[in-house]
Amino acid sequence: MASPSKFKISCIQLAVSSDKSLNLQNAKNKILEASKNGAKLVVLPECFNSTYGVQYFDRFAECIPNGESVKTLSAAAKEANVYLIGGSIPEREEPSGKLYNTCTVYDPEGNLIAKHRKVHLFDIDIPGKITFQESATLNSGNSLTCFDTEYGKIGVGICYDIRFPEMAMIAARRGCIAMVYPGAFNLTTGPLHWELLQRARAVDNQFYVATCSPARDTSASYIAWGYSTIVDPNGQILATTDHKEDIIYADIDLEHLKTVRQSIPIYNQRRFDLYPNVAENFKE
Ligand SMILES: O=C(O)CCC(=O)C(=O)O
Repeated sequence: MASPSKFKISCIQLAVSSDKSLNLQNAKNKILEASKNGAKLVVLPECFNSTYGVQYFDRFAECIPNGESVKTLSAAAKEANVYLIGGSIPEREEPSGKLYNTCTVYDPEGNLIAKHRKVHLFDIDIPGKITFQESATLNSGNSLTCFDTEYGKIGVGICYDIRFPEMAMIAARRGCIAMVYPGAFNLTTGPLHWELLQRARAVDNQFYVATCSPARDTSASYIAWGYSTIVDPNGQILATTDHKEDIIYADIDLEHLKTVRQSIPIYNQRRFDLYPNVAENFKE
């Protein structure tokens, strides 16, 4: 059977609390709701199962695949019959005990088909606004991630990873039709860069970009921006929301992607002879 040329993606902007069981149950209900509304690929937010913050990662961390979050997500993907990009959870690696910010991905049979450990840790210091140092407790992943579906390849990054265009570009050159980022920007960098980065990655690579944030909780120590968004290969916003709990939907249309790439053919016009290896070019 020919691959379908269009399918629905959905991002669940989940209200996340400090009660893990409640978060998992809420996520499962919303995954089933998105599926009933036609979604074939469902995305959860960064740190969807627990409170986000360096002081919380250890307390909430689980092993993969032997933790309760993986069990719940696998069952939810199967029951909903969807591909599921399971946001991220704090992961404890055994026996090293090292912690990671990790996204797990499931196929519609509930098989765990990919795992992305956040590659670029969120270490920033904007004086008077926000200081955050994920590397105080987390380790960074060492590989780039994409997975196959019958619709096409999908790339995955987590939040701060979106600031690194090289990662998205490699995904595009590997044939990805979309890059998906569970993420939780904040009240400083959200209004500054959240939408801009998504549209930039989409236009750079002429593919779809989707982001999925937790809903905003003003009583949390880290307040998420919200505004989960889906962008098309022209950089146009197909779906977005505000800061409250919500589910957004859009079609990923492979004919549209082809048309955009044919109309402005930068994909085939790159001068790799001039920039074969960007890092090498910095060496004098
Ligand atoms: O890049 C930013 O401004 C925010 C990143 C972030 O919140 C994260 O990586 O968790």
